[in-house]
Amino acid sequence: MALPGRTKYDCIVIGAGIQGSFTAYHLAKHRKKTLLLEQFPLPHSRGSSHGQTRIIRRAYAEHFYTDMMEECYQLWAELEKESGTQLYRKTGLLVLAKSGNEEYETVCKNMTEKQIPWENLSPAEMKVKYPGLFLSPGEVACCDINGGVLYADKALRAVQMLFKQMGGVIRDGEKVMHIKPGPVVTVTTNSSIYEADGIVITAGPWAQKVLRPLGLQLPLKTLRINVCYWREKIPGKSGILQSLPCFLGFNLNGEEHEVYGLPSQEYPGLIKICFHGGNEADPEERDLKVQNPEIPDIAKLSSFISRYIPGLHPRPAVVEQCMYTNTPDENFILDHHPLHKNIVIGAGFSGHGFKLSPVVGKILSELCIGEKESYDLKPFRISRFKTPLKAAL
Ligand SMILES: Cc1cc2nc3c(=O)[nH]c(=O)nc-3n(C[C@H](O)[C@H](O)[C@H](O)COP(=O)(O)OP(=O)(O)OC[C@H]3O[C@@H](n4cnc5c(N)ncnc54)[C@H](O)[C@@H]3O)c2cc1C
Ligand SMILES: O=C(O)[C@@H]1CCCC=N1
Repeated sequence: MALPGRTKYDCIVIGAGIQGSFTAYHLAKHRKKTLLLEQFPLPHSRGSSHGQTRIIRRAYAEHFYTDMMEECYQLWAELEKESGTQLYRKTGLLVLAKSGNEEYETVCKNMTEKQIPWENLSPAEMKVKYPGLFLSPGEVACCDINGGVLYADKALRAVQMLFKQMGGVIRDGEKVMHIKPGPVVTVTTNSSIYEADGIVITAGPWAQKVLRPLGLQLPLKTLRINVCYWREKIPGKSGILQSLPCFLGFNLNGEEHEVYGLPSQEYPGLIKICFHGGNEADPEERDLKVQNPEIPDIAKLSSFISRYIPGLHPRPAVVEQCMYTNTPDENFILDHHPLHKNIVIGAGFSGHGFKLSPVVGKILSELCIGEKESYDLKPFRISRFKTPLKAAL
C-alpha cells in the first residue's frame, strides 16, 4: 500500500537514455507497473544516447559481448517490427589495424570461433571496394558483414513509445533528488514522491551523483566526446561518401586509441569520424569551452584523415558533444547495490553500450524483479572493483 498522496509502482527506472528506456520496456513486457523518470524534458541531447547514428557490430574481442549481440540483433529486429520503423542499416563494419595488432587478431579469432559471417580483405580488394581509403603496407582489414548503423534517436523514441503503449508511465522534466532505500524504496523528485518495490538506476554520466548519497563510490570517469563531421575537399571527387561503410581502426597512425567512422547520415555531404576517447568533464559542464585539452583528439583525427582519407578536408566541418561514462576496464556495470538488493545499477557503458541496450535492459529488468539472469554477469559485477562502498556507510 502506498502512503496517502504517493503513487506506488512495482519498479521505478531512473534515467530515460537508451539503457533506462529498454529496461522500462522489458519491465512493462513483464506486466510490471513501471515508472520511467527523466530529469530533462524529452527528447534531449545532454547525455549519451542522442544523435542519429551508432555502430552495431559483433566484432568484439570479448566473447561475452559477441554472445550478447546475437540476441541484440533479434531484439533490434523485434523492435523494428513492433514500431514499424527501420532502425538498422546493414553496411558491414570494416576493422582496420596494423598487422599483428593483438585486439584485431582476437576479434578475428572470436568471429571465427562464433561462426560470425566475416571476411579478410586484401589490399587489392580494399582499393576496389573503398576508393579514397588508403592503407599502408603492413596494415590489414577485415569486415564484420552484418555490422552497420543503428538509427539512435529513432530507436530511443520507438522504445519509449512502445513502453507507454504497454501502460508504462514516463515523467520527464523530473529530477530525482533523493532515494530512500528499504523494502519499499521511496524516490523523491523535484516535484513528487513515489514508491516502488525495486528501482533501477541508469543515470548515464550522472550515475556517480545519484549513487554517492547511497554510499557507493564507483570508479567511473565521465568524458566529453567531440563528435566530428568531415567534408570532402572536392564534393563527389574522392568516392568516399558513396563507398565508406562503418569502420573501426585499431592502433593506426601510431595511435594506441581507436578511431571510428560511420557513413554520411546526419548532414548531407558530411561523414562522422570520431576518436574513441576524450577529456574528463562533469556532465553539467560539458558545453563549456575547454581551454587546454589533455587529449588533443581533434588534432589526432585531422592527422588520421590527412593520412588515410586525404579526399576529406582535414578540419571538421561540424563538432558536437556527447558523453562517455567509462569504467577502468571499459566493461559495463550491471549489478545490485551491494547493500540494497532492490536497487539495481546499470552504468559505465564506456562508449559502446548502444548496440547492446536491448540485452542490457533485459538483464537489468531480470535483476530488478528477481528473475534468473539470462547471461553470466561476472564481467559486469561491482565486486571486480576495490572498495566501492564509502566509509560513511
Ligand atoms: C559520441 C558517442 C558515440 C558512440 N558510439 C557508439 C556506437 O557507435 N555504438 C554503440 O553501441 N555505442 C556507442 N556509444 C555509446 C552509447 O551511446 C552509450 O553507451 C549509451 O547511450 C548510454 O546510455 P545511458 O542510458 O547509459 O546514458 P544516457 O543516455 O546519458 O541516459 C541517462 C539518463 O539519465 C538521466 N538522469 C541522470 N540523472 C538523473 C536524475 N537525477 N533524475 C532523473 N534522470 C536522470 C539523464 O538526463 C539521461 O537522460 C557512443 C556514445 C557517444 C557519446
Ligand atoms: O561501440 C562501437 O561500435 C563504437 C565504435 C568503437 C568505439 C566506440 N563506439
